[in-house]
Amino acid sequence: MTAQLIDGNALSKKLRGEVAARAAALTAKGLKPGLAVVLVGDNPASQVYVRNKVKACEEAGLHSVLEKYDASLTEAELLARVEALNQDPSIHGILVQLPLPAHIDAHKVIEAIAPEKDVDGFHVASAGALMVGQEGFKPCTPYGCMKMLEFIGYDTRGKHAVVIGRSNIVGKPMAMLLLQANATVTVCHSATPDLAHFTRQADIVVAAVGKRNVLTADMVKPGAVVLDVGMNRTEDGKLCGDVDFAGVSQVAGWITPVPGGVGPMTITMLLVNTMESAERAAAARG
Ligand SMILES: Nc1nc(=O)c2c([nH]1)NC[C@@H]1CN(c3ccc(C(=O)N[C@@H](CCC(=O)O)C(=O)O)cc3)C=[N+]21
Repeated sequence: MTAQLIDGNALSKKLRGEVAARAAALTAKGLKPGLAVVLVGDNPASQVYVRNKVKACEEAGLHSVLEKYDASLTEAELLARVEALNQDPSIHGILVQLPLPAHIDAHKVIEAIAPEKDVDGFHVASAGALMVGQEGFKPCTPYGCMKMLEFIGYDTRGKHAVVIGRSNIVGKPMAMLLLQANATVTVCHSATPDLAHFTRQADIVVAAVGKRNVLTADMVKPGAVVLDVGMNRTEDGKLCGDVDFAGVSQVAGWITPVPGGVGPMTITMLLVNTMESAERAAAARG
């Protein structure tokens, strides 16, 4: 292994400590930051993630509410719950866990969240703000990736970043954040004919596909920074990313592990966004 590890747990610990201090200060002023997590159905992975989010809130001194609903919940009922949370002054962040059951239009639900409480950064208003450089919530996973680059003191200006994946929640916002940070950005995806042609030129590679071994050692420029957003399971149930970690860590300069890399940072940035939202609410209250 030649690459240095970017430890998402260690960075999370530091950043969550900062959130805890801000939360304590705001709570002392009579406003406790609050996050509502809404889970519909019994997707086992979602159950674990949602529990981790609630636990992280508690540890940082944030108020959290977990609303769990049966998979039979109707779209109208869910929209009514979102509206109630929009109106609830004790709630500063609303997260509706994805995926939602097929009979519910996820877009419609996300657009129902008040943009000032959209701590996931999934609302079109948040996406639009990011696109034009206005204030808004950044999606937690790409935001966490940027924090990891900052943590290792990496200057993105003029660097070539290759993002693999073009989802609305990772690939596209990741490209926007890197662009904002003055990188030259290439977005590759399933219709890119020769992925390695692009990744071999990259100073930074972000793998966000959701498939194992998308990035192997022969595809990486020596010394590159590799951020692995993938969350996949092996046949024996082990968690692994999109990157062939054993191989790529022989070539890269920096690499994030899975688990213990981008995953915990996603939760950390959710806390940061919720904290930010509560501070804005406090400022507006005067
Ligand atoms: N509205 C919404 N917002 C989300 O942010 C959201 C979502 N829906 N749906 C599902 C995905 C997935 N996601 C993860 C967050 C943290 C870890 C995480 O902490 N992973 C640990 C390991 C956890 C384990 O062992 O399973 C790690 O990488 O070290 C994983 C996955 C957020 N998501």
